[in-house]
Amino acid sequence: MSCLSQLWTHSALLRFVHNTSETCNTNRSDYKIVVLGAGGVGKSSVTVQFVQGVYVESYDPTIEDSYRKQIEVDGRACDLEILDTAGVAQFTAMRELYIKSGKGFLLVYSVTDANSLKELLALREQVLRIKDSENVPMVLIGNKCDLEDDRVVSIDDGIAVSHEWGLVPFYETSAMYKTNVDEAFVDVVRQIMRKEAQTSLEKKQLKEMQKQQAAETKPSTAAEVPVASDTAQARNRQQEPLNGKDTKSGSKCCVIV
Ligand SMILES: Nc1nc2c(ncn2[C@@H]2O[C@H](COP(=O)(O)OP(=O)(O)OP(=O)(O)O)[C@@H](O)[C@H]2O)c(=O)[nH]1
Repeated sequence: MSCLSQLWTHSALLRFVHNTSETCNTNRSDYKIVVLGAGGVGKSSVTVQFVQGVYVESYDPTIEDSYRKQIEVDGRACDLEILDTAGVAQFTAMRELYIKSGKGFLLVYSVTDANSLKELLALREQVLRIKDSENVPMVLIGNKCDLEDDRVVSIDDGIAVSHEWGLVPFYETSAMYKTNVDEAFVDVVRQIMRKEAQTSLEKKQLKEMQKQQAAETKPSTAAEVPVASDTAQARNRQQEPLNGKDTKSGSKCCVIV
């Protein structure tokens, strides 16, 4: 890799890794999306088609490029930051870093290249390992679906992988004709939104539970030990959740799926 290439790689990556939502307009939400896949499957073409609405005919192996785009999803303004990554092995040293920073992932293979789908299996494992979660916003993309004569991966093959991955949303796309390109990006943004809403709800519930627990442990201090009749009431109070009568506290323990 030339010095100039390395410099460009690092500047795109550093922008992606270090830009945080705190630096953005607070009315907007920041979404870091990483496009992953083998070399030549069309990651740059899909990304550039989504961001700029143009199709790139020439093939110039990507080192790492980052793009910004503002879109509205379900009435909410979103600042997307998209990292188009290198498919070629020699450029993948920084992968761990950007996977850590990414909130959503597009895993792209080409329907004309069976190996590119196989390569995604290891890539997905790497994403789940680095994110330390099975619940990572992600879509599976089978690109170049316009090349029907060269197709070696069927729609059913793609569907089977989506099932194996726990029903990860699956799109066949054509960067050339902009088929399903916007849909795939919007899907991953929606997944990020849902995950963030779920995380903030869980945080809120945890806070409420901690507040409640603190309030419940408070009477045990010497000055506040309840008198006889109060002790019975306190005992009843403690038993109520076990009997399932305290619906208020029970609701705070609900599990969000
Ligand atoms: N027919 C057709 N060709 C495509 C499509 N998407 C990409 N290509 C072509 O495939 C070649 C590779 O596309 P790129 O977008 O550069 O692939 P990439 O995955 O970014 O490649 P790396 O940068 O090496 O990782 C280019 O010549 C594109 O014009 C598509 O949907 N249909």
